Amino acid sequence: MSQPSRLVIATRASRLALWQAHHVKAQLLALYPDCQVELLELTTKGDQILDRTLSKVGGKGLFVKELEAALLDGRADMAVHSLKDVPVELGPPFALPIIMERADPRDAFVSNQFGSLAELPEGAVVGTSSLRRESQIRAAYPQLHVQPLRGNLDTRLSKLDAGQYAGIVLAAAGLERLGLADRIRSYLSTDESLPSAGQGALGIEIMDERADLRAWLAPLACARTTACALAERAVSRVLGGSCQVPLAAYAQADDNLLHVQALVGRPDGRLILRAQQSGPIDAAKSIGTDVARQLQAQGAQAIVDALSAPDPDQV
Ligand SMILES: NCc1[nH]cc(CCC(=O)O)c1CC(=O)O
Repeated sequence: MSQPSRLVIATRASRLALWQAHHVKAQLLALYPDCQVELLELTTKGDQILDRTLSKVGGKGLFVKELEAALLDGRADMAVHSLKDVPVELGPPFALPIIMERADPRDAFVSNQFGSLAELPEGAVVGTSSLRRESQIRAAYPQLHVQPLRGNLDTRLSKLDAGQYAGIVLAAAGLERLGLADRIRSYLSTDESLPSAGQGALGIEIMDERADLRAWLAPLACARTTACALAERAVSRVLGGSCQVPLAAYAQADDNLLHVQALVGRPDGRLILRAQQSGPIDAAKSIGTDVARQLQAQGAQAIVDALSAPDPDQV
């Protein structure tokens, strides 16, 4: 196999995205020490919109489009993404051939006064940026006030420190990557807050036609995480919808057995539909599809469709 001489990684310019791109760069350099690996930093629409909740601005792949433009015109060979931010519709001319080993998929609780959601007094304000977390927190802790929290990880922590929230909930993996794990007071179990599809994993996007890159990048893939991601993303694909929908999908692989759990909730947390199924790991996609169908049989599609209807407020 030929060796790459130069590879360009397109990345968002946020601290988390840069960490992730550097992580891939380090792995590529370990494999191909003579290769020149460069980062191309881009600002995406998702990074520019900080004053409204992400779900309101809507549109899938807010963080992905500018990176894809760089792949299309050849400025970059690959784009590194947090898998959970990558739309399930991704397809030709693009491809997502590499899913890397997953970090901690759980959500984490951060607070300066309290150790966990359960310790919060009645009426305390909890900040979170996702309807998935909001729905599950409201269902388990109806006495708390859940409020939107936007911005990159550093911004969210500074809003907590400014006293606007008693506690906030965000992805453990992001905090760990930024060296902020010491701010985590407790982890939400996956039963308490089922993670979103792909949470904690990184995906590498390329142009579908780049067979050379597929071969070079293959050693970076994690087979187990890839199976989990296939199942989780199948759930999202069947149910459709946007990031305005409280939808969670989480798979665990145990030897050759895959266990898939998913839920669809109402944002107010008054209704949460759940489904789960296990099966052989090589049937990942069909297990995910079955779990989504079970949710549909309980009426989940009506919730998804109602929340995904065009919002006249949307820009
Ligand atoms: N949507 C933003 C985003 N995308 C990826 C992560 C964290 C890392 C990961 O889950 O892979 C985060 C932050 C968060 O949700 O708190």
